[in-house]
Amino acid sequence: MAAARASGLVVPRPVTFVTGNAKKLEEVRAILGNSIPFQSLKLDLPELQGEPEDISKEKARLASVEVNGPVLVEDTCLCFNALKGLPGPYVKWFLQKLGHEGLNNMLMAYEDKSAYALCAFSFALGPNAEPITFLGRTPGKIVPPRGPNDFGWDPIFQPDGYEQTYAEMPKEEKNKISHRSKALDLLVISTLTLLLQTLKKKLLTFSWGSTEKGKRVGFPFLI
Ligand SMILES: O=P(O)(O)OP(=O)(O)OP(=O)(O)OC[C@H]1O[C@@H](n2cnc3c(O)ncnc32)[C@H](O)[C@@H]1O
Ligand SMILES: [Mg+2]
Repeated sequence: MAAARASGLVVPRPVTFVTGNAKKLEEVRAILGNSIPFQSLKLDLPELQGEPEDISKEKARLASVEVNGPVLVEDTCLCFNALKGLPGPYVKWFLQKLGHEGLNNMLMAYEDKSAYALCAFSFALGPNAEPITFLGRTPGKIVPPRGPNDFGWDPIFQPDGYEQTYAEMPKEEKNKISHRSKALDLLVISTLTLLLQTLKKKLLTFSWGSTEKGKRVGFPFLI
């Protein structure tokens, strides 16, 4: 990521994506390609309890203190509508203790099996900067496990409009529609916007700098 928030600052150091999850990192690399350069750091940070956005922001604050520089972190939730959004950010622990079958059993008493996958990326410029968050959400339903069991709850989540679970889909297909790719799309758009703003500011300065007898010259169409 090359630009930071409204200040129009250019990030002086590469952004570090802090995660303890190798599969997340693999997907983020596949989705971002070369669009935003970043390095990664394997660190399982303590996570606050609460709403997904707050958990993600707090994670970014902790990560930027650890790294002492610009960081990107991500928190993923699996939210059951019948349970008013739970297990949500706590899905990691539910999955570890109950497995795919247990997660299905939690919905046994309900007709409504609908759910959504939610991803919250937070970017912080440094230890003292307020993190900015980007949310991506994909609706679907909870089903008995189908497909390879190599990433979290992928085998039990079937996105709306698809006959396959996340686990059964080719990776490229999941990465086109996933909660993660939607959040990263917003992050890329926001970064590009900030880059353009920075560029515009520079052109404005150049334009003012090249005034002649009070007349502004330069690139008015870009200002
Ligand atoms: O270090 P961090 O980035 O926090 O990695 P983590 O594995 O602890 O991840 P979370 O705290 O976000 O917990 C989310 C849980 O959901 C799982 N998960 C995350 N993204 C997923 C995806 O796209 N498909 C299936 N499971 C996913 C992940 O393996 C965890 O069990
Ligand atoms: Mg975690």
